[in-house]
Amino acid sequence: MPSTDPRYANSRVAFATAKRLMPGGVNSPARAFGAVGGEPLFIDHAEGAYLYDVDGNRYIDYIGSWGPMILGHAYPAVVQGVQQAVARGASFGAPTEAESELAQLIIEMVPSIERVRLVSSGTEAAMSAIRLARGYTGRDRIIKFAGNYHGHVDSLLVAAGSSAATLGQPNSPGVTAGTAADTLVLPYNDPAALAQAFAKYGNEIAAVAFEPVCGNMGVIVPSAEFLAALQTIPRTHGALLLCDEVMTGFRLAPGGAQERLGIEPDLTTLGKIVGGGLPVGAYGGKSEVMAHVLPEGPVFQAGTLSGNPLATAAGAATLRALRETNPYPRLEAIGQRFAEGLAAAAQAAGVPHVVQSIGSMVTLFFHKGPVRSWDDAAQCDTALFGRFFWAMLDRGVYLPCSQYEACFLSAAHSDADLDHTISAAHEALAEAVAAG
Ligand SMILES: Cc1ncc(COP(=O)(O)O)c(C=O)c1O
Ligand SMILES: N[C@H](C=O)CCC(=O)O
Repeated sequence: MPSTDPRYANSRVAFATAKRLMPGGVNSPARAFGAVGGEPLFIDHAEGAYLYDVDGNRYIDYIGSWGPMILGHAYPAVVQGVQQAVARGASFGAPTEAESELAQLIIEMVPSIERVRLVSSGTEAAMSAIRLARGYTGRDRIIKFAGNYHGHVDSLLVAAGSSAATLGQPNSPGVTAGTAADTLVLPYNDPAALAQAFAKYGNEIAAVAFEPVCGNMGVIVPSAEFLAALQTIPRTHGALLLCDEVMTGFRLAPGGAQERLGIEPDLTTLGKIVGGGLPVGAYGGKSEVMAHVLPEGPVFQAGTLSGNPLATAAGAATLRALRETNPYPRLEAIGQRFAEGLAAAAQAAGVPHVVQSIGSMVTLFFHKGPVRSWDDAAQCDTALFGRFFWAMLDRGVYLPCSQYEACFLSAAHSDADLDHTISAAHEALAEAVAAG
């Protein structure tokens, strides 16, 4: 934000305080606005499709807490579920029926999950699933794809997307060479590279972890050939297919990307929507594989707050509401309208661009052709993105603060919100181009 803009005065003060107390003033780098050249807004509260900052400004929100808020903020059934749960005690460290209720909903909704373990974040889900895959197969190596992000698990924080890519740290200091040595990084959407890796290391690979639709280098939908290779090659060599649905789960369909694209993974990780805005992650899959998790099997994984009553209440209320209200046809329609509106605005501004979207996940890339992999994404005009971001914020539209993220729409976005957003995009792009 401009350092003297009076509209953001309280956010500036709050950020100055936060920077003294926390590294970079934030608890996750994705929200620091570093890639768009400014300081973050501090949020006071949210309702429906809107965020309200500490200066009293209202924004149409296209982040939705980076995915979880598919129903909109402060959805009444979720608020009520959490209020009722906290009144009964915040945490017991003992089993509850609420955990089985959420597990049952997950198993009913996600096609490939026969049994599931609840954890507290997407990162924890990925870390646990990788350990399980290694324990189950007795192998060490894993495959991941450049620009995919699976949380900040050491072995997966290699060529990582999301804020790692945005802030130029795709390989973090602190990840030992030994840990990274067991991670093979391949280009996304490249079936030949997958075949070559298995030809060379086939009997050493425990799992292939992948985003079934990328959101963490912007939205990239995999090609049919790549999906077919993922579903055949690892299995032929006895490796597990680990589908990271932390972002896509319950968003692209009730059963996530795997339902929508016909993927049959061995293991799936979940996060975000499964917790309805509270900290929940989950990993699950075939019964035979899940039976290797302690205390049924030998692979260790635990958590003081795993299956926490408040978090499971928020998650179960969210999944129940998704089943009861079926927002998916509307999310499809508004996602398409949003994508077409952004494309028209970029066309009118005369900038090289491509809009890639699926359902309620959309990215406007400032790149002249299709973006299929990190090599393509890395060529985007990120400076133009930064100017566009601020020009949209000035018009009351809160986009993800990086070219390498997805915009998320929610069931709370109205037609009027979309009208405003699209006309703002026309003005903002003209301004961003003129300022370039
Ligand atoms: C695909 C994917 N996997 C894993 C994660 C990690 O989840 P969390 O941030 O809850 O640890 C994220 C998001 O951060 C994600 O988008
Ligand atoms: N892209 C990330 C998750 O999907 C953004 C959230 C975060 O890391 O804070």
